[in-house]
Amino acid sequence: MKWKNWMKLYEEIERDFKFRREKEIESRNTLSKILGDKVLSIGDIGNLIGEEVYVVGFSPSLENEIELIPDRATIIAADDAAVILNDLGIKPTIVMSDLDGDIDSLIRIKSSVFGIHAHGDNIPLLPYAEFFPKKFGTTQIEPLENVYNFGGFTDGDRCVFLAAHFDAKIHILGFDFENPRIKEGKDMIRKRKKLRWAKYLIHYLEQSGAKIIWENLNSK
Ligand SMILES: Nc1ncnc2c1ncn2[C@@H]1O[C@H](COP(=O)(O)OP(=O)(O)OP(=O)(O)O)[C@@H](O)[C@H]1O
Ligand SMILES: Nc1nc2c(c(=O)[nH]1)N=C(CO)CN2
Ligand SMILES: [Mg+2]
Repeated sequence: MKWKNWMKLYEEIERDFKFRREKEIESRNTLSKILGDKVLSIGDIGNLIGEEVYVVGFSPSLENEIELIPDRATIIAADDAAVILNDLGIKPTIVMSDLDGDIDSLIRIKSSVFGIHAHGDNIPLLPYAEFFPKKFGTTQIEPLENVYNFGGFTDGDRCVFLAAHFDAKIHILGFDFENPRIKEGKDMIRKRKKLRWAKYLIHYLEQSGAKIIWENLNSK
């Protein structure tokens, strides 16, 4: 999605969560300085994605759905879903992360490209970006030369927006909008609210013509 179209959706999210635009700008600019010119180009990312991808979210039932991923699939994983895959010997092609997960385990996944997201509430985590050898930046506001905006809000729906930007056919698994899997220190009510947005955004993309295949129909 073009970032100007995304901004209409983002302004609703921003109002809903009372995010402050100044913090978003500070975060995006901080990430941009950390990344410098050590980022993949948008063309490189498109080549990695190709025509068909498997987007993998971090639902509680993820472990039971992994068998749905064929061998040699191109995989875009949402944050700690990548750790679960990697522990099983499955290498994600791209990982979308706001760096709020199991950083030590993520850093060990050397073969993946990391799409590192800057937002108003993860500024102290952004220096970890240095530890990922293959990466690019993302923002939810106006993009910069090295910090892109393909649309999307949570790590999971940002994976889907990324693939849809390149018009790929998108298989979705490891998503469950009703049963949050929450990491230590996170607030359940806020997580549920984020998952409601993730559901809305993915359905919005689907209704706009994105080629989406729900591998676990219960999750839809
Ligand atoms: N049931 C689920 N529980 C948790 N995440 C899910 C679920 N189903 C799908 N997902 C996707 O997996 C992603 C996992 O990423 P992560 O746990 O880092 O969350 P996040 O986007 O950083 O939000 P938060 O600030 O709540 O941690 C989520 O962004 C979400 O889109
Ligand atoms: N400002 C702000 N932006 C976000 C936040 C958050 O907690 N705060 N969480 C997200 C989930 O990946 C995505 N974007
Ligand atoms: Mg995250």
